[in-house]
Amino acid sequence: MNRHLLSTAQHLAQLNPPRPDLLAPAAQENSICFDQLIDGLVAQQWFVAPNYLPAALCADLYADLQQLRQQQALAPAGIGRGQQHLHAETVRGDLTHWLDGATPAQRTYLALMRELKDTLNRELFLGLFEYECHYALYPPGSFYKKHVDSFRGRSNRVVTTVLYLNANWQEKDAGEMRLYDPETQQPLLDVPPQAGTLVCFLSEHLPHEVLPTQAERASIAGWFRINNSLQGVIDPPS
Ligand SMILES: O=C(O)CCC(=O)C(=O)O
Ligand SMILES: [Fe+2]
Repeated sequence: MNRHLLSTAQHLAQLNPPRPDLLAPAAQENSICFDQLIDGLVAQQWFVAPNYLPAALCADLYADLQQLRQQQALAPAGIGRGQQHLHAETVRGDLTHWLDGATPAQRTYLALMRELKDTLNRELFLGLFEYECHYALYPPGSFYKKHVDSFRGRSNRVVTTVLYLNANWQEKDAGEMRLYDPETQQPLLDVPPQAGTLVCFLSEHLPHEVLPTQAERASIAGWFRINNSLQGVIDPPS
């Protein structure tokens, strides 16, 4: 990704400034500046920022997730897709639910991620096509072993996001996300899953894991994807 290539896009963006009046009202209220995030991705392939999303939105999303749990709408996560889709408690122990915009909190979050997708495409020419994301609830004792977020032989997931929803996370609760250096495979940093913290990285490049959590741990994991069906491969549903 070469920022020198960006000047034309930036120039065009100045000629055609975004129309805030055309954005969903929720996105306007919660609008955030993605400059640091873009710089982080360009410089080091990852970005981590505490308090990146408003506490009120995180609280609404957390309440939404708890409602889904009460409705028994969370299911054990699998790994892989299609025929290779496996339930794998030895690899990961979270319960998930894909966001579909069913509630105002979900719509607000999805609108923000749409803004981020447009920004990534405008600034970095990533050609991102869509965003998919799920709530994830890790019960005490669960984890997600070290992995990268792309399926074997497929690279449709380009940028990963993780937003944490746990107000007042304590050090004793553990459950950090550990990012690894893709070259040396040494740990880079541990991110506590405190509400409002956003993590963003290049999906294929950065190995990461969820260390065993001592407390229930809530998050939204998401992926900006390119459209594989444009490359002659039919993209199966999740
Ligand atoms: O919740 C996290 O910190 C990371 C989750 C993750 O790696 C994934 O769902 O692929
Ligand atoms: Fe992951």
